[in-house]
Amino acid sequence: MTFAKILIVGFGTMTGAMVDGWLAAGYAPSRFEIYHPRKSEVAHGLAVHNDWPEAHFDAVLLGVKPHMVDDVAAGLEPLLGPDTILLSVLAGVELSSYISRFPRTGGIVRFMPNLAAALGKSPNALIANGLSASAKEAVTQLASDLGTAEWVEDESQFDLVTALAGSGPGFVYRFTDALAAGAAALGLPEDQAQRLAVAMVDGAGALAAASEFSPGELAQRVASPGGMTQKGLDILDDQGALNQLMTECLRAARDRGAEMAAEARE
Ligand SMILES: NC(=O)C1=CN([C@@H]2O[C@H](COP(=O)(O)OP(=O)(O)OC[C@H]3O[C@@H](n4cnc5c(N)ncnc54)[C@H](OP(=O)(O)O)[C@@H]3O)[C@@H](O)[C@H]2O)C=CC1
Ligand SMILES: O=C(O)[C@@H]1CCC=N1
Repeated sequence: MTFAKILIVGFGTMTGAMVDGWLAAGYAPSRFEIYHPRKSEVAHGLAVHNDWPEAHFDAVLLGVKPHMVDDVAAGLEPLLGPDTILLSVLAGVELSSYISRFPRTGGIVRFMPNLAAALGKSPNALIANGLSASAKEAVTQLASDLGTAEWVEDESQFDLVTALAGSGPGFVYRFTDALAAGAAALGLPEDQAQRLAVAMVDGAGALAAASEFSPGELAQRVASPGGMTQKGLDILDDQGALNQLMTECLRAARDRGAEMAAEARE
């Protein structure tokens, strides 16, 4: 099966990046329609409904903020019959929260991308309830067209996966910004520091993705014994400072997911 018609409820930063990615992958814009109670025009000239449509959609892509799920649930339920799949990018909100609100739907997928979906470079974490084998294949294709499809077996790990792969770009951007700020503090012009930091992260990420070596091994390959890099790594590694910081960063993000899940439970 393919999802020939997808209604997007919550066409914002994240689902906008997904549509950018799908259109770049060759999907026809006519596959996507938007529900928004107030907007009359959206990006790419996609069709917009200000009232809940009555037509059939193969899938509904939900992309509102997690605390807004009940703002749209009543209007959405009639659309989610047995021939329609719900795809949700909402952080935290669990499958059971959708099952209770949309009991008739043909399947529910938590689909966790990141903003690099716009470039076809998002890792996409997936977990589902009630999907047929052919629908699962179609969802895998949708995800693969935005980067990679990563099915997660255990929903208790989904918030951690979200923290790593969904929030992750935010952490990388903060790290990149801190590198540039550090170089500026040490005397480099700010704009030059930022250009160099961004280009460096771009190349380092591409190399890590293409390399046979793990990131840990690559760090060692950069660091000549007794050279400059090792001196810098010694600061990051002192008493496991960076590892500890990253663990706490992911723990805090993951635990916020659990709080949002609790807020969405009925
Ligand atoms: N940003 C990211 O990197 C990621 C976000 N997510 C998830 O994506 C979801 C959206 O986040 P994000 O895209 O950043 O937020 P945005 O605020 O950009 O997107 C939410 C969209 O929903 C629209 N909206 C609000 N109310 C309604 C309504 N009643 N009916 C239809 N549409 C409505 C908003 O329109 P308006 O502006 O007019 O209010 C807005 O366009 C969240 O649940 C988040 O957890 C997941 C992974 C990564
Ligand atoms: O910050 C958030 O809650 C969402 C989840 C992943 C990225 N943004």
